[in-house]
Parts: sequence; structure tokens; C-alpha cells
Amino acid sequence: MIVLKDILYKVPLEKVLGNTSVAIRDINFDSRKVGLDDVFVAINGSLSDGHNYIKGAVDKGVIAIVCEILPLETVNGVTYIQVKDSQEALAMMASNFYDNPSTELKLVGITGTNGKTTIATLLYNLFSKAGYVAGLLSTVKIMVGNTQLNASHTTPDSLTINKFLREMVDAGVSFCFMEVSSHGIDQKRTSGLEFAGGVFTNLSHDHLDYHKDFKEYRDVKKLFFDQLPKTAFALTNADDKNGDVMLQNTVARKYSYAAKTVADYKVQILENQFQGLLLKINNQELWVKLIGNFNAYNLLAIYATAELLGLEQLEILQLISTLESVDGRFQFKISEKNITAIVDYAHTPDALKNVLGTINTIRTGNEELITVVGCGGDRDTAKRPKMGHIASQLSTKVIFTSDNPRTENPEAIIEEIEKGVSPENFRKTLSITDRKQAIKTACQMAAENDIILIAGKGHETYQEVNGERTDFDDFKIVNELLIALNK
Ligand SMILES: CC(=O)N[C@H]1[C@@H](OP(=O)(O)OP(=O)(O)OC[C@H]2O[C@@H](n3ccc(=O)[nH]c3=O)[C@H](O)[C@@H]2O)O[C@H](CO)[C@@H](O)[C@@H]1O[C@H](C)C(=O)N[C@@H](C)C(=O)N[C@H](CCC(=O)O)C(=O)O
Ligand SMILES: Nc1ncnc2c1ncn2[C@@H]1O[C@H](COP(=O)(O)OP(=O)(O)OP(=O)(O)O)[C@@H](O)[C@H]1O
Ligand SMILES: N[C@H](CCC[C@H](N)C(=O)O)C(=O)O
Ligand SMILES: [Mg+2]
Repeated sequence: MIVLKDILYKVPLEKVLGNTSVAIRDINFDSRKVGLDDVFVAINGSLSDGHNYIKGAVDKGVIAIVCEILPLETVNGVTYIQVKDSQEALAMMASNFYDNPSTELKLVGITGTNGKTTIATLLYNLFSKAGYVAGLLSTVKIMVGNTQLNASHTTPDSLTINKFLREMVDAGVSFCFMEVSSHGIDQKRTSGLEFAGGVFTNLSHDHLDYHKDFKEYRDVKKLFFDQLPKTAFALTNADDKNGDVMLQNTVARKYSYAAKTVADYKVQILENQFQGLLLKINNQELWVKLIGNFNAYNLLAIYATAELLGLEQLEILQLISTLESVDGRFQFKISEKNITAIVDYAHTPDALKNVLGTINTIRTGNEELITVVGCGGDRDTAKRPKMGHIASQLSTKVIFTSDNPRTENPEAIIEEIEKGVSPENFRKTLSITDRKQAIKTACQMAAENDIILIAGKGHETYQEVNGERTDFDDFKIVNELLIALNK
């Protein structure tokens, strides 16, 4: 039996009306999902205010309400708890409710604009290969040991996080790697978790629809490091402009990694080919199966994290050389006619620039680089012209198309992307709203030895239009089309 006052441990309370010694069944922040004897936490969100649903939750039989503003009318038999910050309170309560699972395993959070999924997933793979039972909370999937579950967010809500962490502990997981998004930090989804370490990848333009400006976006990321405990390590990318800023106020043990600057962990890229990278990590040379300069950073962060968690250097290097790319991250296939089709989740200007830059450094001759790309609807609009500029500048041909238009008009999104194309690059571009047709056209245009990049959707297996998702898989489609066209 779980008692209300036990889950309120460490939650700063402003006011309590009623009995806190009552037994509770569950906690929920959505009035549509509450039931008898649950606790309803009212959150003032971005679309609506949970405080408006307090009465509805009480009608459904909840035993307690946690809120920032007490309702004018209270109901006998229901306990009302006023807190300063409902999201923070929810996170603390979630942790208590599941008996603080984050203290029973080593939890590492990875934050930054790009590279979170890659680093978290490959750490999960590396620790699994090293013989540990590992856990993963990522954009693509959730892993509890070897059991795979679907992910709905990059960083789920605090109840979901703690629920899975508890399942992980019960399944014998000793290391869990999780992505920590800026939305997650801002909405306190990770508050109250005990992290053994935090990793910063990099910071560039994204989500400026949600965060007021770049500074606010940066400061939210920094907050994650500010909240790490003394016992944790804080690992930052010293080559990133904001790498130092992240660790400015942390009390955790500070470490850095870099390719260009002085750092605790260093990498040198000796070769960069379609077969992989030849790296020198802390003076040891190794071939890895991943491609692209940015993956040298990801692998170095993985190396450092594994070492900080206590693995042996040689074992880590040996395991790193066996790691393969994550679904939809520079996933490629070379066709019969030697056309290289690459699918990559680059959906930010920086990621797109990196991926195209990498392909251009590997390109050997006059082969065409045909890029198919779009931008998501109901997301940051400022990145659209930037991505249009980068795609047209760094490719020989570009087809602008749709990427989850959501509730927006796909043609209007494409027009905004086109606005970033410089006049001298116009002739390289065309626009085809239907993504499948766009990929087909790229395949038709491609001749022997050419390269096709399909950017933005990576591992996604759907296209979302007006709230409806239909099956769509870039990698599957491009492979089928190349075969159908005998290429
Ligand atoms: C903008 C945003 O981040 N929204 C998240 C937020 O919702 P919200 O608080 O804004 O919800 P709201 O609709 O305004 O409702 C407010 C409150 O009223 C409650 N409510 C509402 C209606 C009702 O009838 N009864 C009721 O109780 C809601 O449950 C909620 O608690 O909190 C919810 C619960 O945690 C999230 O599911 C939801 O994610 C939405 C679906 C989303 O799309 N989020 C994306 C942008 C996101 O979080 N992305 C990041 C990664 C981005 C990246 O790195 O690229 C992620 O970590 O996934
Ligand atoms: N270290 C890096 N620096 C810059 N770009 C990167 C880096 N790692 C990966 N990328 C690029 O960014 C894309 C997204 O990578 P990944 O999925 O690992 O990032 P993420 O941080 O998890 O993104 P999201 O916030 O959408 O979950 C990749 O497909 C690749 O193009
Ligand atoms: N986590 C990101 C993913 C964007 C992927 C892109 N394919 C899109 O749908 O915009 C977001 O939800 O903003
Ligand atoms: Mg991710």
C-alpha cells in the first residue's frame, strides 16, 4: 500500500488541505486517465491548463489533487496540496512512487542538439556487449535489458521514466543511458533523478519555436549540469563554443573531450571513408565502422563515458571497433549500379551541414550528390530557409519535399525552405511535395557512382499529415525504387 505522505517526501509544499495519510492507487497528470483513489497533478501546459480539469478529476474519484493554485471550491474527502511547481512535484512524486529506481542503477544522461540518440544507443550496445544488463531511453526505442518497447518522446514524462527505471532495476539492469532533451529539462521530466553522469554533445539551432531564444535554449541545457550531484561526472565537448558554459556551475566532477582543443579525452581522425573512420583515441589507433567527423566526437564521448563508468581502456576500444550505425543515422546501401543511398535523421541545419560535409569529404570524383529533404510542420520555422541554403549549397542537386507536415500546408513549408536558396543555386533545386515521388525522382536522376542523401526522417516509419500517420520508411522506399529501376 502506498500512502500519500510517503510520495510527498522531499516535495516542497506550500499548503495542505486534508489528510495525507490516505492510501493512493496511482499518480496521473491527465484527467482523462485518472481513476478511483488516484492522485491528479494539475499542470499548466503549453496548450491547456490542467487546473481546469481538477473538478473533472474529482468527479472521477481521485483522492488527492496536487496543484499550483488551489480551487475555490474543495470537496470533502479529497486532499488538496498546493506546490510552487507542479511539474517538479510530479517528478519527485514519481521517483518516490517507484521507490527511487535511479539510485539503484547507474544512470547517464546525454544532452545537446545532435548526437544524443547515437551516443545513448551505442553506449547501450557497448555495455550489453561487455556483458552487462543495460537499459536505454531514446527517441527511437526503449530497452529494458533485451526487451524492446516503443518510445513516444526523446525524454518521456517523469512518471514514464521512473516506471521504466523500476522495470530496469527489477530486470537486473546496472547501467541505463538516456537522452535528455531541452523540453525534458524545461518541463522537469528529469528532476529528482539521481544521475551518475551527464554528457554534453553540442549546441546549435533547434527548437527556437519553444525556447524564446538561443540563450534560453542554452541555459535550459546547462540546468541539467547545474543539477548533477557531486558524485556524478560531467563530460563536455570542449570544441563546442558552449562546452565550457555547460559546466560553469556544476558541482559534479568535470571532464572534457575534443578533437581540436586541449581536453582530458582526445581524438584524431586519420582517415574518413565509406568503409569507416580510422581514429586515434588517447594515442591508440583503431578502425571503426561509423562514418563522418561528427561520429568521431560521438565515439570519443562514448569512450570517455565508458571509462568514467569503470570499464578498461583496451576493452572499450575493442568494443568500439565493433559498433555499427544506429537505425536512420547515416544508414546506407550501395546499389547494383554503385549508387550510394544514404538515409539520415539530419533535421537541423547543423546536422544537415555535417552530413553533407562528410559526404563531400568522402566523394572522390565528379559524382552527383542528390539530396532529398524537407522540414517538419508545427516545428521551428526559422530553420527552414537555413536548411534550404545548406542543402543547395552543399549538394549538386536538391529535391525539396515534405517531412511530417502535421497541421501545416506542405507547399507553404517548402516555399519557406526555398527562400534560403541563393540565386546561384536555384538551378540545382526542384520541389516535389509527395515524398515518395521526390525519392523516386532522385533515383531516376542518379547515374552510376552517384550519391543520394535522404535527410530528416531517419528511423521514422511514418509520414504525419493532419494528425494521421501513414506508413513511410525512407530506407525501405529508396532500396525498393533502386531495385525496381534496375539501378
Ligand atoms: C510542447 C510539449 O512539449 N508538450 C508536452 C507537455 O504537454 P503540455 O503540458 O503542453 O500539455 P497540454 O496539452 O498543454 O495540457 C496541460 C495539462 O493538462 C492536462 N489535461 C489536458 C486535457 C484534459 O482533458 N485533461 C488534462 O488533464 C494534460 O495532461 C497536461 O498535463 O507534456 C506532455 C506530458 O509530458 C507531453 O506529452 C507533451 O509533449 C508533446 C506531445 C510533444 O510533442 N512534445 C515534443 C515537442 C517534445 O517534447 N519533444 C522532445 C524532443 C525534441 C528533440 O530533441 O528533438 C522530447 O523529449 O520528445
Ligand atoms: N555529434 C554530432 N554533431 C553533429 N551532428 C550529429 C552528431 N551526431 C549525429 N549528428 C547528426 O544529427 C542527426 C541526429 O543524430 P541523433 O539522432 O544521434 O541526435 P539526437 O540528439 O538524438 O536528435 P533528436 O533531438 O532529434 O533526438 C544524425 O542523423 C546526424 O546527421
Ligand atoms: N524530435 C524532433 C524530430 C524531428 C524530426 C522531423 N522528421 C520532423 O518530424 O520534424 C521533433 O519532434 O521536433
Ligand atoms: Mg534523439
